[in-house]
Amino acid sequence: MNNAVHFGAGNIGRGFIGETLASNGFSIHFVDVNSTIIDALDSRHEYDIELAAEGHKKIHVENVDGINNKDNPEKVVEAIQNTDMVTTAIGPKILPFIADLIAQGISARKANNNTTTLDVLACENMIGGSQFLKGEVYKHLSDEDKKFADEYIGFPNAAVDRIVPIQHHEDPLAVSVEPFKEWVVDESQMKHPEIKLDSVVYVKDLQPYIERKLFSVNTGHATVAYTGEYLGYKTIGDAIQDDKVLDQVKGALKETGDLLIHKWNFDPAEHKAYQDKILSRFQNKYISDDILRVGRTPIRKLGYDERFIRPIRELKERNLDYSVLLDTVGMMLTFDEPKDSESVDLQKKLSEKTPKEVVTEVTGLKDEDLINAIVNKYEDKIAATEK
Ligand SMILES: NC(=O)C1=CN([C@@H]2O[C@H](COP(=O)(O)OP(=O)(O)OC[C@H]3O[C@@H](n4cnc5c(N)ncnc54)[C@H](O)[C@@H]3O)[C@@H](O)[C@H]2O)C=CC1
Ligand SMILES: O=P(O)(O)OC[C@H]1O[C@](O)(CO)[C@@H](O)[C@@H]1O
Repeated sequence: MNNAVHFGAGNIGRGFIGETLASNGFSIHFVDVNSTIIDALDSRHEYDIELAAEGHKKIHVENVDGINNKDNPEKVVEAIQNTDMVTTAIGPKILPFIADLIAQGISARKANNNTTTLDVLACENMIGGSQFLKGEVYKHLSDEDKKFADEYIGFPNAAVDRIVPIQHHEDPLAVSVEPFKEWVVDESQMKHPEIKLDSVVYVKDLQPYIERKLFSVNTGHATVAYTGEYLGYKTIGDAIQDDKVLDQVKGALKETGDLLIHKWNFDPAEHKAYQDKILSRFQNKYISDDILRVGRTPIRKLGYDERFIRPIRELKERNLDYSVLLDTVGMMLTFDEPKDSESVDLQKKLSEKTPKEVVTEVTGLKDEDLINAIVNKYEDKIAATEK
């Protein structure tokens, strides 16, 4: 039986990565700092996933255990020393904090002459996630260990798509997920291509897939969240029933669709079907998803290469329309959720500095016209709420 070490036993970790690894015959060491989840995994060695659809089909996952990396970092290193695959679903901002442990695991493989090749896959909503993690891991490796890693350890980028909302069950391991799932891996960056997972798609170039996913599912979902919050809704399900929200998300998807078709030659009819499927996923009546979750970490999502600013930049370069995306960014800047520390930070910045300073800082943009256009949108949105 193959084994995987998976960092992040949260929603996507248990609800997607765990399911896929287990159905491919892997045993899984889940690594997390949440002691409730880790203790439950380590005592029960199994959990159930429920599909959020008619029939509520159950999927049973077994051969799992849990390691708390805060309490037992040495166990994580030992697990990596002997594992066949490492995966993460922990959040882009957390990757730097687990890099040291992965580095120690790689050093231990070298010290033990374990020259079996290994792939480390970051399954996060970000472009180039595994390669970013590689950069963080390499900060902790000696020159000798870097040479070893260059030869034996791969960091193939990946895109994962399944909506897994925040869970509210008595059982801390239970997880309800939408039926749709898509996991795509960049085959050209793998060091151990002999291990291929059924139901995972391996491609020679991930870039079109990750951009299609991030600028459709994630831009779209975030548009529902920020428009919905601006109009006073609390859940994605309630927000998307409002035609103003539905029109906004359709408009945003039309713009990112134009970019994707122009840039990557996606077939327009197929892309329209892909978008329609996404809209129906947002409307899944069996899922209750909080706007707070989907809109979380707005500063990260306002980033230069993230789901709004990158398509806006690239549409502008191509003289294509980006007005709905720009309008959404205006609402995004008003996102005020006391439970989200980045939202609090964003609102604090906006109260202490000029909007132009904040927009320049958080988006990383240098294009003055674009910065001014975003500031104008934000000021329009604020003025409209004050009327
Ligand atoms: N939930 C979803 O629908 C999807 C999420 N993703 C991505 O998956 C990643 C995880 O998202 P979710 O599962 O929703 O979040 P989550 O919050 O449910 O899970 C993250 C887990 O990481 C753990 N964690 C945090 N800091 C840690 C540390 N230093 N060491 C070990 N564990 C740590 C948390 O305790 C938590 O269990 C994110 O990058 C997200 O963008 C991607 C596709 C879908
Ligand atoms: O905020 P993050 O970490 O990008 O993750 C939330 C996103 O994950 C998803 O649930 C699936 O990609 C999206 O629907 C949502 O936009």
